[in-house]
Amino acid sequence: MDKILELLNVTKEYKGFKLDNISFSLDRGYIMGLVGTSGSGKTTIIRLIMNLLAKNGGHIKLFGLDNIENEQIVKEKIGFVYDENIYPVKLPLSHIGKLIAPFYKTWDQQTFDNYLYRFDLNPNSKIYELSKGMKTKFALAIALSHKAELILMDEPTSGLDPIFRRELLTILQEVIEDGNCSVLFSTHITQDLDRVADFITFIDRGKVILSDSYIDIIEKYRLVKAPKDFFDRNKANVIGIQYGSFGSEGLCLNRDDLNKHEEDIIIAKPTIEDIMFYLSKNLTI
Ligand SMILES: Nc1ncnc2c1ncn2[C@@H]1O[C@H](COP(=O)(O)OP(=O)(O)OP(=O)(O)O)[C@@H](O)[C@H]1O
Repeated sequence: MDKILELLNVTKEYKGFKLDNISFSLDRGYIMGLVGTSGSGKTTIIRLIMNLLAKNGGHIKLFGLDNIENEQIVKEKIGFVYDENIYPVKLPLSHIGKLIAPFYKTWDQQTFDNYLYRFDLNPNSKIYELSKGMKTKFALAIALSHKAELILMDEPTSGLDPIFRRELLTILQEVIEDGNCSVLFSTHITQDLDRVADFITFIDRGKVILSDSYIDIIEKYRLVKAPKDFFDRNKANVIGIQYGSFGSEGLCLNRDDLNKHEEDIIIAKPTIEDIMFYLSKNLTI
């Protein structure tokens, strides 16, 4: 497999917070969602990848190259969508495109114009006239117009309405269609992951809890609704339980013996949100 991104034992320390030995990788042609509770370290990871922060240890490779030694080469191939606007607010969008073009050898003006049209962005509009969703689309149009091989986005869907969100996710799926580009985006919105993520990396309090394919993660667990004594008898398979007035629900490992269950038990595929909830609850205990 052609690795577009590799983090190996990456460490970053702040007073009161440590990003601890982070390792994961992303192959060419896939979408990875970086997910975790607030303050778990997602933005810090993205900033380390972009060398906007100095790490305390470990290695980061982009397209097989060290991200610091080859900073200029690798950044040419990255479309970075910031979590806030970085463009001059009073210039028309077409003008901003012209200012950015010389920074990229691979800039394609036709592609940029096409994306503005496709995203319903008027080339004469100014940034201050755009909604949050439109600003995100504009940042994405820039990222996609220099033939980026990795699109890196920090919470691109936060604050967007469901229609815009869905549209953005569809665009991301199209971006990876030809198999040449990958996408890494951080999010709190786990439904977005259910919709588009091929791989998921789940961070909790500075540690990688899971980094695997979406399908393998979903298939590893089952959500079980059952009387309390079921969980008592199946302790070895139970990741976490929640007791409610209507009975108990728990996340269990999807093992063969789980399916040889008694009546009164409902077994279903969990969502990513279910898995995150029970795994992080388990870590707190
Ligand atoms: N410049 C800084 N100095 C000190 N601590 C920092 C700094 N930047 C981030 N932190 C701390 O590092 C931790 C991780 O922050 P980070 O922004 O990476 O989390 P996050 O997962 O992106 O959170 P959110 O989902 O809320 O955006 C937090 O405890 C934060 O307070």
